Amino acid sequence: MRVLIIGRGPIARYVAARLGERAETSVAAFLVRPGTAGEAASLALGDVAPVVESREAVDGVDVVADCAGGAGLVAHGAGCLARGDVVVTLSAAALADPLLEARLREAAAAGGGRLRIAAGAIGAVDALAAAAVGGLDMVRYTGVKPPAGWRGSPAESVLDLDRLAGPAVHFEGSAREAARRYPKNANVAATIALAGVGFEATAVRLVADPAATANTHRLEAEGAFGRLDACFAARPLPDNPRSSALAAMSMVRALTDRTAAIRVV
Ligand SMILES: NC(=O)C1=CN([C@@H]2O[C@H](COP(=O)(O)OP(=O)(O)OC[C@H]3O[C@@H](n4cnc5c(N)ncnc54)[C@H](OP(=O)(O)O)[C@@H]3O)[C@@H](O)[C@H]2O)C=CC1
Ligand SMILES: O=C([O-])CC(=O)C(=O)O
Repeated sequence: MRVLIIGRGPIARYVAARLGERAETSVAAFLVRPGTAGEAASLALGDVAPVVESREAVDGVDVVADCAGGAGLVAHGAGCLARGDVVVTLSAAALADPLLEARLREAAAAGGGRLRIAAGAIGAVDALAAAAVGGLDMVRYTGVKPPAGWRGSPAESVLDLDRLAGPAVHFEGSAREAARRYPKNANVAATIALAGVGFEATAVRLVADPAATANTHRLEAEGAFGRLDACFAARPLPDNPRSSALAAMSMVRALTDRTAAIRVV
């Protein structure tokens, strides 16, 4: 299976390394932003895969792995879907934009491509999606990070992050509003929304906690199936404290699952 990887950041590098360890998978190329190919190529020391600036530059791609954040999906998602590619993405938050979602749906309908959202930094979304079949009454996501994890976000205008005495909520609202206001921290909330009851009905609470030692993602749901309460204490990727290692691992799993004879869905 030849994988075209969009991006050349920490998650892309992790995914490429794991794919390179398996005989049945390889990286077809890294797709980077126009004008950054030279720099990206120098970062790719030791890689056997070329660095390209357009999808058209690579033949024989079995699946596209979008590891570039929302900008990568905006730039390449519709084009790949329109030519029939299967695209696996971690950029769920980008789908909170109804215009982008419509563009991706139209491209998939026209070209036969398919967009698949990897579970990312959270799990139990398979159970949530199954529970949605029977009907869900409540879905709530609570994201807790140490104060440093919220720097550069709207939390800074709500809280004094340097002087917190205890856990403090700085956002409560829908997953759509969370994605709009916290685009760099809303992929998990958006993934839950897409698996369960959608962007408007998914309740999101974001918390800064000076005692927190990890980023914690909690998913709660109630419905005809019963009750779900799952909590993930995420360890970051060594070369990007903002991204959970599980997100990169889940991309590898989503890709390698495609060729498995037997797999858990
Ligand atoms: N679903 C989930 O649970 C999670 C999702 N994520 C998502 O994964 C993304 C990647 O994370 P990570 O690797 O750690 O870090 P970065 O966000 O730092 O890496 C992004 C990479 O994508 C590249 N890039 C940006 N825009 C484009 C574009 N238009 N075309 C091609 N490449 C592009 C950047 O290159 P350059 O800037 O040099 O051009 C960089 O190499 C995050 O942005 C986030 O959206 C992360 C964690 C959890
Ligand atoms: O990796 C994480 O901790 C989660 C994350 O960035 C996001 O939800 O966008």
